[in-house]
Amino acid sequence: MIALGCDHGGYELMQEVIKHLEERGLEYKNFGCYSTESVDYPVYGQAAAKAVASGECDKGIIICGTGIGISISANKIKGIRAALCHDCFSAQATREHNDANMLAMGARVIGPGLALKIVDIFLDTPFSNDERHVRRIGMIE
Ligand SMILES: O=C[C@H](O)[C@H](O)[C@H](O)COP(=O)(O)O
Repeated sequence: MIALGCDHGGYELMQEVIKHLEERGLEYKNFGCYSTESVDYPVYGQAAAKAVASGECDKGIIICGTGIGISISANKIKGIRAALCHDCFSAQATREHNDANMLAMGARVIGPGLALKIVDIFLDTPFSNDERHVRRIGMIE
């Protein structure tokens, strides 16, 4: 189950992400927002983050205008490792090295073609389980 959260800046890209997840047959829980009306990103980023931290959802995808505010907000929740990724290399590396459990993107930064590619890499790349990475994640916790 994938937790979704966005603000008004991320709403339209999130609709593309939702369509893509449905095409892939992946389950999601949408924590809003639900339109392009102006809202506050911490509300939606943290609602999705709490669902991941509690184990209700396995991973999360969060989107705002830049991806920055919503990733900062999510990372305030204990147990969350939200990675802001706007390129494929970072999406792969953050799964392999950081075991990132949330992907943040900025809809005012990248377009849907690249964003959906990043989503796929993030969802499909396993954590490496290398000792050094496990140790460092433990230090974050
Ligand atoms: O980091 C914050 C996000 O990029 C927000 O989506 C952005 O600040 C919203 O800006 P505005 O309220 O001007 O649409």
